[in-house]
Amino acid sequence: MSLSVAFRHGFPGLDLDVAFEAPVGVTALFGPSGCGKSTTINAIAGLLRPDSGRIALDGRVLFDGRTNLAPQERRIGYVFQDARLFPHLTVERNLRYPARWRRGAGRDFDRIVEMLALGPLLQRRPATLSGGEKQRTAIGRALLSDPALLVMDEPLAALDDSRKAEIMPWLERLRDEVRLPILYVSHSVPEVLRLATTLVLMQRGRVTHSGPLETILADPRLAPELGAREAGALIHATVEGHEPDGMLRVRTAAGPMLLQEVEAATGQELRLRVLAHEVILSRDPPQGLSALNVLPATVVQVSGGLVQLTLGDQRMLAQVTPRSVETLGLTPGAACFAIVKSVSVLPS
Ligand SMILES: Nc1ncnc2c1ncn2[C@@H]1O[C@H](COP(=O)(O)OP(=O)(O)OP(=O)(O)O)[C@@H](O)[C@H]1O
Repeated sequence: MSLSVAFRHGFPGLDLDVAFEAPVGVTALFGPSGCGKSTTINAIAGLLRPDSGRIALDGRVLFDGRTNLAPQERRIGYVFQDARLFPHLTVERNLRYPARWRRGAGRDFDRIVEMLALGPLLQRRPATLSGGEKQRTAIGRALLSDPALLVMDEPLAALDDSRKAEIMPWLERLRDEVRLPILYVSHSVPEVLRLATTLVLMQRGRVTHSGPLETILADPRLAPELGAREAGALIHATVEGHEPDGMLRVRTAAGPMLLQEVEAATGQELRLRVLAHEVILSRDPPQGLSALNVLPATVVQVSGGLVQLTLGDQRMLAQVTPRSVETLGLTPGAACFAIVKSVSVLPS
């Protein structure tokens, strides 16, 4: 199952030339205001007819110049910033609404109600729901339209921080349990880091890069697009056990690591963030350091003050001054040690 997008469209002042693949999982469309995210969503939805190109969902052509399916024929479920529920209908009737006009819709009612914990809300009307509950209902209604693709256009933008925190676990559950491509438009780096499996970076009407989140995060050339403070690796870890002093011992592709003040059970999977400005490099094995995690690494490339390293199968970034690059001889292929000052664990 995947969405395949390639189209061109000219607006006065901006030529769009957009191409990417969105596999099963959350594909985040990320880029500055005016780069073409909404236009891309509209072209996929059938609200804008591109000048040329091909858009296909699971090999089914939605648009290719000859074919141009109407929006309601595309099997796309939407969740917008504002939940857009029918105010006069209960949550249950909102959820059952797609089944009125689409065959096959509504058949997973019980499963989806359970997945999003909507049971206690079924007889309530939208005006009595919190922002997070409205969005959960909107997600449920989108899933009950029997979609082949889910499009979420800034679904958290209208919520305050505590409501965002409340709905995040549901979005993660959606990502992990629903075998659909989910296109997710967001301006928020933390949201993208927590949810996305694939990242599509856009600038001025073009896709500059797209691919798995981990690969893009560890690419020093792309750091400016995400914001320099956010540059750094995402590392998958498995908890191996607890040290006598309470530290957590984890296994990663970069080697074993120790984590402080993290509560997790043996065998649990964790996602770790190691920011580039939390990594120091040394050419010799460091001694007498307070840092817990010292990992042997090899330099892959240096770009814009960031050194990309490879540690086994894991890529990592270190922020280093040009002077240090020079004095340490951090050229591609150089062996070194990455001293990780701190690691944060992404919630899951
Ligand atoms: N119907 C239109 N006619 C002319 N120009 C348009 C039209 N729709 C969009 N544009 C222009 O195309 C560009 C891309 O707009 P778009 O709304 O897709 O960007 P965006 O990335 O979604 O921005 P934002 O993050 O602010 O929502 C903008 O410069 C916009 O003014």
